[in-house]
Amino acid sequence: MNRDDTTDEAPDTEADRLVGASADREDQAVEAALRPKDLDEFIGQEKVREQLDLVLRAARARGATADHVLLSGAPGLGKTTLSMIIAAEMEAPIRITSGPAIQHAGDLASILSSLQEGEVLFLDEIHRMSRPAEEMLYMAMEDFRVDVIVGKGPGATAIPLELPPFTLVGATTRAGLLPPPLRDRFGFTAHMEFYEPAELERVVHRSAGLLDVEIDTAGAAEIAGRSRGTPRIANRLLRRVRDYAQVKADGVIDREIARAALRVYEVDARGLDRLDRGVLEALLKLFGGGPVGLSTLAVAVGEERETVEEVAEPFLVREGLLARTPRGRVATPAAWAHLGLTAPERAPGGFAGGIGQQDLFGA
Ligand SMILES: Nc1ncnc2c1ncn2[C@@H]1O[C@H](COP(=O)(O)OP(=O)(O)OP(=O)(O)O)[C@@H](O)[C@H]1O
Ligand SMILES: [Mg+2]
Repeated sequence: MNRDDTTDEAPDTEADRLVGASADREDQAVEAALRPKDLDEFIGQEKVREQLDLVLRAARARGATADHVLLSGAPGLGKTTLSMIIAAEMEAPIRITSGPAIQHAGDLASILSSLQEGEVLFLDEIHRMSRPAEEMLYMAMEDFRVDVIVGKGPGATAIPLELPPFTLVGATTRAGLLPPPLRDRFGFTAHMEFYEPAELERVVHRSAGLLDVEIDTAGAAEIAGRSRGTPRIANRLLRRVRDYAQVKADGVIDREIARAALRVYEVDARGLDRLDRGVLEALLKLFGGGPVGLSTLAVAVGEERETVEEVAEPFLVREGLLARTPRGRVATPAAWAHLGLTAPERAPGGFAGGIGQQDLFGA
């Protein structure tokens, strides 16, 4: 693994997962075509939509540039999409850059000084910007002004530069990492939540329409239920199920086809993949449901500690299947139920005997 220690990306295996939330190459290639273009087309996130609609409408009515907006939420929930929608709703051009791309304050100064009046500046992964750039951004956001430093050492001078009013749209998967002075300079913060299955069902239907794929309600529901609350995953599973439907059937997706396809890809009825189930199975079958230490669990699964902790566990915890306790990892009753196993009579630390393996794929 080749990771520098400033990165907060998940380990490598996340990128290869069918149910991983980060964008892979194929996602990047097709996502532009699937992005909703305005607020009405944007599915779910009712609160965010309502609030953003007010912010943008009011700015338009005043003929003003919209306030700075911070979008926070897990990967694949629609932050980039919303930033483009903000620009479209304001009928403004959009400039796209990201925290890691701005390492020097000078990089930021040159972007800021070339903005047009009213332009939207989308700063993705804003929590990964360098400190000097961040400080320049404070002033730019507040006073639409930057000080460009010319020269070095005692002879350095600050040349003030006026900026046209612009709207900064920052996106972060880690709102907690933003320094409070930066957070405070946003007029509006949108917290994106995971989507409900019914909302993802609409996402699947919409995308199927755009991709010219025929799908029925039950087929869409089946995909939605396995998409981990994340539109990007829903769209990816839809593409894989489409492949299956084309090769093995007449191209039409119904419940049976969706189930059979996702069985091939080992994504079960709750959206767990092989890695997730491996972790749960080890915890239940080898350690009686825990508590067991992370390192021991990782060895039992044959994975790196980080992979178990950062790639598998977050979703298992979110789903209420696994708990992290001071004494170690513990399976919840829902985990036993999901794998169709019976929890042992509790002699603490005792080992479980599995009874009957349930069909997880529901086919
Ligand atoms: N509310 C939505 N309605 C319909 N489709 C959506 C919605 N939100 C996201 N999508 C789809 O999911 C895909 C991923 O969304 P997007 O790229 O905006 O996520 P993101 O939050 O920026 O992710 P990352 O954190 O990885 O940058 C988009 O291509 C879009 O098609
Ligand atoms: Mg994005």
